[in-house]
Amino acid sequence: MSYPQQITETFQRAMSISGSPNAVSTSPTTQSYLAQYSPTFRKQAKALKPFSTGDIKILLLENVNKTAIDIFSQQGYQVEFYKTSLSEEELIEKIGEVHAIGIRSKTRLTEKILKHARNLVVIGCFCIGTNQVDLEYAAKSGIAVFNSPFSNSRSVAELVIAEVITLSRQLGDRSLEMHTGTWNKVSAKCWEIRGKTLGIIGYGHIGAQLSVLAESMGMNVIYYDIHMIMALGNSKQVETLDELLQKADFVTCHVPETPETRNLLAAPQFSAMKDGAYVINASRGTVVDIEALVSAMKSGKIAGAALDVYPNEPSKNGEGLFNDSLNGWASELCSMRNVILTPHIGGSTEEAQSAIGVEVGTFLAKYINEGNSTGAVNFPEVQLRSLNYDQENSVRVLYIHQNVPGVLKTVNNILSNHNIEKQFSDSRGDVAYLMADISDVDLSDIKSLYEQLEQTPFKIATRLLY
Ligand SMILES: NC(=O)C1=CN([C@@H]2O[C@H](COP(=O)(O)OP(=O)(O)OC[C@H]3O[C@@H](n4cnc5c(N)ncnc54)[C@H](O)[C@@H]3O)[C@@H](O)[C@H]2O)C=CC1
Ligand SMILES: O=C(O)C(=O)COP(=O)(O)O
Repeated sequence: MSYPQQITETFQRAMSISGSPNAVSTSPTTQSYLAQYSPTFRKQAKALKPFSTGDIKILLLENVNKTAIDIFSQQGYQVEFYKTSLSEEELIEKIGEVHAIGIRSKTRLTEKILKHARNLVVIGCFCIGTNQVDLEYAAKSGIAVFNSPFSNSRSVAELVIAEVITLSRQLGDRSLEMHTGTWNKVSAKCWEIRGKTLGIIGYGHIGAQLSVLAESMGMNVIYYDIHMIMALGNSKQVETLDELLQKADFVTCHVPETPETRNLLAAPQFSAMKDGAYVINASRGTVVDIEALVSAMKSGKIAGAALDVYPNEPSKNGEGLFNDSLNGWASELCSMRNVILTPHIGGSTEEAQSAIGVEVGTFLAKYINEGNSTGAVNFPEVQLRSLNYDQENSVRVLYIHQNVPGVLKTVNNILSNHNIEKQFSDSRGDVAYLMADISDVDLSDIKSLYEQLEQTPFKIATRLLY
């Protein structure tokens, strides 16, 4: 059974109790009420106003796939959708209102922006990278972050394979020449890729997938990673980046954006490479020093390059990246031969985007509706089987707190007037998350239960689902 069905079923079950089983696709209300730590929700909790899924507001940016919108609409959430990213000012204005936000690689959710997120419960990165979000600040503010760890890996790997051949055969230049009416039949410095060495920096989901594809076309594969990773096929891990640079005909980057990967390939690394090597970057724009790359290509050291990512990417289609005031290297890079430039499309396939929409959409809905944080990238992963809605007077307690001694004693003391049916708690760094299903809770006790939990000194956020 796929996740979305499970979620829908949970809601159908909840709704059949409230007597409106067909309301799923129109305006579902659920038996669950949700008391939140945000001012708006806190007000609702104090008034014990029934919570409806229709109250959940979700802001989706950067053309997140329709599969996600369908999941959220099925839940009855209010979805505000934008094809583009938003400016910092616009984000600050909008983020205060919403309970969930969905972004891709462009939107930066910094501490400055997240400080205004008074209702935000969860962030969905509908992509692999999470470098655009201040993960630590989010966790300390009780905001869980989810991503899609591998739904677009294959798409990136296939793009890189295409680029290896395109660079090796100078296909970009030949095609451009033909478009401008020039027949230029050459074989000089055009090579087969069979028997050549592909050097992969970062042998994670994408690097490993790429390794298999490249070997199947007769390439030798070597890789460098900060961790020891099992070699697939006949590929070999090398001990140093330098060793990889000295041996590879093609060098391709598949590392995350971190302080250590900033300018991982810069002037010294280009000089260490073989004469006539090729460079590919479909990871993050900060990983390759483009100015140094331009110099290495001008000198003939590097025979070609394919770039999919850049330090300052435009927020919407139609905007120019290649503007010298924004990027000093822009016009020189554009005028170079055997350079393939793509607008961050590594993960942009129908297959990847629709799978990401389902995957991250489901993570978000499960977290909002059930508190299930399995798969979160910044948060303790906690899950309990579904709350038993058939059991009267059951409440699910979601309590995010500082990871300090004495919390369980205090919290269980508060819960001890009721029957604790099940409980699970975990921590990650400074943040811990406790989930408990309790029964024998009178509706009239809920407000006091919520307030007692809220008043504990280590509380970050409290939600009650019932
Ligand atoms: N162009 C595009 O559209 C896309 C770009 N990406 C980028 O690709 C990156 C890699 O993606 P995955 O393979 O899924 O990530 P992953 O997390 O599965 O693998 C990354 C690998 O890099 C290694 N690594 C980290 N720091 C390193 C360093 N300093 N030197 C050498 N190795 C290092 C890690 O140990 C890991 O094995 C993502 O973080 C994202 O930024 C991902 C998807 C699409
Ligand atoms: O998945 C990633 O990390 C990517 O870089 C793809 O980003 P995008 O969804 O195309 O903005």
